[in-house]
Amino acid sequence: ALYLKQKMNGFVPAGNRSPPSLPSLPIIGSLMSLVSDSPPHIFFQDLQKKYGDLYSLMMGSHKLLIVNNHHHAKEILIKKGKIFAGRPRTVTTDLLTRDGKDIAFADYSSTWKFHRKMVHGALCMFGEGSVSIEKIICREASSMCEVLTESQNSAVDLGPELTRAVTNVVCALCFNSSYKRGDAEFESMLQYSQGIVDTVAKDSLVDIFPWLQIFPNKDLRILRQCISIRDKLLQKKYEEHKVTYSDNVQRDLLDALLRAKRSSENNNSSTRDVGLTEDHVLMTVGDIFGAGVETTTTVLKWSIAYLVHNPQVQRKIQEELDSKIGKERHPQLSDRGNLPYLEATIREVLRIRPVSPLLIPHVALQDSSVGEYTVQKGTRVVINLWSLHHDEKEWKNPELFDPGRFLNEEGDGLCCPSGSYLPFGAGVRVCLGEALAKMELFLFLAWILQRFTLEMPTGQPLPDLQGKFGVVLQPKKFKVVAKVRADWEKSPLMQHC
Ligand code: HEM
Repeated sequence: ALYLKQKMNGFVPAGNRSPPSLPSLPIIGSLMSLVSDSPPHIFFQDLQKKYGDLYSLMMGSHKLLIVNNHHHAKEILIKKGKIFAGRPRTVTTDLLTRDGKDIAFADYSSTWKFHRKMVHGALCMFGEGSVSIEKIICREASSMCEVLTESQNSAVDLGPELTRAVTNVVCALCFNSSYKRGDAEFESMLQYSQGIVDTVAKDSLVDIFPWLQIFPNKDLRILRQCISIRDKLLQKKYEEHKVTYSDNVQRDLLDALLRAKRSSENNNSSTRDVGLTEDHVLMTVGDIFGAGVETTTTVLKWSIAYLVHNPQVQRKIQEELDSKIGKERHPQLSDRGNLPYLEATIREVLRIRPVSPLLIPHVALQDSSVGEYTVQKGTRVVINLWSLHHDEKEWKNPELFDPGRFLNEEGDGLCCPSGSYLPFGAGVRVCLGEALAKMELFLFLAWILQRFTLEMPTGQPLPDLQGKFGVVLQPKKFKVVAKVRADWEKSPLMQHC
């Protein structure tokens, strides 16, 4: 109404107006309009019918801009990436990251830029083109195949085994170490990770109304306990590394961070101003675990859920593996270009069930605009990746699982049929582990499907495909049977793994 009044009076220049907004009350904001049985990404998608694909709402005293189409998303993430590179401070993420001393939840600053650049450099060192990361992933894939062989014909929840494999890859990168099955430290790590996933950044009430912290709160208590266990473990690894650290060798990410910290302490001009503390080192490693394990494991679980729902897709991947790799050798990273159907399947899983359906919220660091609308400094921006990946204008039958949509007409090469696809985000805050995650997804799935066919245990219903919304969108637990494929029992490779 105010806008119309202003416009009639000629106060508002064309293209200078606020986005449509949900009704809001003082203190509670739009909370009354946000009561819904649907998870937030689906609810926000539904609200488009009433408010259009860009609208705002109030969460307590914070203004949120909800973005549901890829043109606006790219304007925010890429074209105006630096303006929208901030992160909101919340009670739970502040607890998790010692007030934003990590990468994912830290606000945009020179320390954050330095951190990100350094960790990016360290990950690249192990990245594509380097043999060591491939060796690490293949070692874990081989160990996983061994476990599947032992348990074949019985129904197993692959979740813990996938988590162990992915955790060990991150452990090797961060600490140059790995865990055996059943290791006590590893078990406690699994427990605290799940506790953090269940409680952090869910836009829970304490994040909307920080003063609620003064009241007893079960989620916050669990989160504090999990963080305390995580911190003891990180501290232990840190102390061990300090003792064995040498300037001449860089064994892992923790060494790279130690070196950067020492360099900033020695007043090196390139690092002097960024103030890298012990907290920064610990929280950065914590971040890589937090962002690197649950996400990749969840995509693997979704892949398996969709493969048992779609045995024809599984068969097609296996035919591709048989014809391009055969049974005489293991899949390698260099096979990636030759296995378009497997790659297309991974892309389709990332589209249909984005693990991070709302990305991580961004914040406008100055007054700006999106499309024809103005956006005030401090506005929190939520990119609804779910809407982008299920947009009927961009995707034919978006709810249909169809890897073929990512293949060219000949079916022998990859394509991206729509720009409405950002599983790792984009721009300044794009996922730091995208290359690593893609290598893991490719190798783990190729190794498993080369040897096994995944099926539902007799009489069991197919896995639920709706998912459980939290800091990542996870499938509910399900069991599968991993059957060794015909001719594979006798294969020398099978004996090897
Ligand atoms: C399939 C697996 C993964 C998916 C789908 C994924 C997706 C994402 C998404 C959507 C974001 C948010 C981007 C934004 O806010 O605009 C993100 C951020 C991030 N990811 Fe990933 N990720 C995956 C694996 C990994 C791995 C393996 C690592 C670590 C090695 C990692 C490290 C990070 C970090 C540090 C950030 C924060 C970046 C920043 O704020 O500057 N991710 N990821």
